[in-house]
Amino acid sequence: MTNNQLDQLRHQLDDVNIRLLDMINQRGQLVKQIGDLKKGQGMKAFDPVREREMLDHIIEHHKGPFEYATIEHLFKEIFKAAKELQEDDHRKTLLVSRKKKPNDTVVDIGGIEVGNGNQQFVMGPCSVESHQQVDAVASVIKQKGIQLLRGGAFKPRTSPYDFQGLGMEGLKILRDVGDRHGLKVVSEIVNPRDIEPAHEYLDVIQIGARNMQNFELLKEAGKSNRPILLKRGLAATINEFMNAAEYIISQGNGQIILCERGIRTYETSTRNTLDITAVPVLKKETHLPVMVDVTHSTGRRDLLLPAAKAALAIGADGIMAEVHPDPATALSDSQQQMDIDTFNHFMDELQAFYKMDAKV
Ligand SMILES: O=C(O)C(=O)C[C@]1(C(=O)O)C=C[C@@H](O)C=C1
Repeated sequence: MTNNQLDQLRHQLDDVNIRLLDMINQRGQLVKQIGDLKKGQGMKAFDPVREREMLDHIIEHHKGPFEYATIEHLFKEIFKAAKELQEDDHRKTLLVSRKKKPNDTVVDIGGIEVGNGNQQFVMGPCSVESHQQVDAVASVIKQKGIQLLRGGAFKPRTSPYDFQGLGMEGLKILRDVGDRHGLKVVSEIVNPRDIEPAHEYLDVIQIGARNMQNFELLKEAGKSNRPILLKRGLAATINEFMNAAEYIISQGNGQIILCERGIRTYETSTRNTLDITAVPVLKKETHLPVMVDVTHSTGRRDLLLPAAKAALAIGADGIMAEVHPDPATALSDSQQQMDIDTFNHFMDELQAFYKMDAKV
């Protein structure tokens, strides 16, 4: 074969490549239209029966020189790309997605920013038990430069016989103590009708793991002008988590902090399994700040520090952990809360580890 012949054949191949490219993109356009129609009808992108029918149809027309298995493999790749195109289009439409808003959302809690590159800490007792108890914790966290105080007043407990929290009275205590120490306060609301009254007491409304798919609560939170701290559900996928946040943002409230708090797996050595890579995945897929709750994910005091270090190292915007003046007598989660000494050690280690300049 002369060089001239080679050039000619390569030239023909270039033409075929461009025609193939056109055809693949034409196919892509059709697939997008089909995807929109299917989405409108609530149908899934993946349709294995349709794929089988297409492969059968293709084999009828196949003349070689490729082996049929090769052709089948190539078409399966094309179908896979088509599904990704359909799903990608769907993800693009989510308001929480980074595709929709490429720059980071910084959540503003009365002048305290979450997601601006400085790590924030949300610390406090599992449950608000008394004014004195919350006050004892608030003064030590304040000394460490922490600005956000947490405490549960409405407690969704596994057993109905366990302490259910002080309700609105608990929120009042939290507000009062927060004001005394100049701390912003975060607490969970479990009932949609409590969101509005909670505005009087809370700087951040938390939606807990068990309520991540309580859609009426999410919609109500979306109408609030308070930032929302949304925890990942016990067995929620990242996609479900993102869609829960979408319920909030779609009602107009984009001030959302996502919180990874461990998921349920077969592993029993920790209370839940901390899905540490959820942090970079969520930060890649969404524009929202991401925190890690080291208390509920590990359920073990001895693991709080390494889990927090891992969270900061992997890019979390903040850490949530529980502190109680006397964990042994705590009305909830006594096994996992830090006492004051442990908390002081925890913060010293973390600040040294990350050389953070926590603001006082
Ligand atoms: O025909 C459909 O329902 C499509 O969504 C198109 C298509 C394709 O690429 O041909 C894409 C994904 C499905 O798994 C099956 C087929």
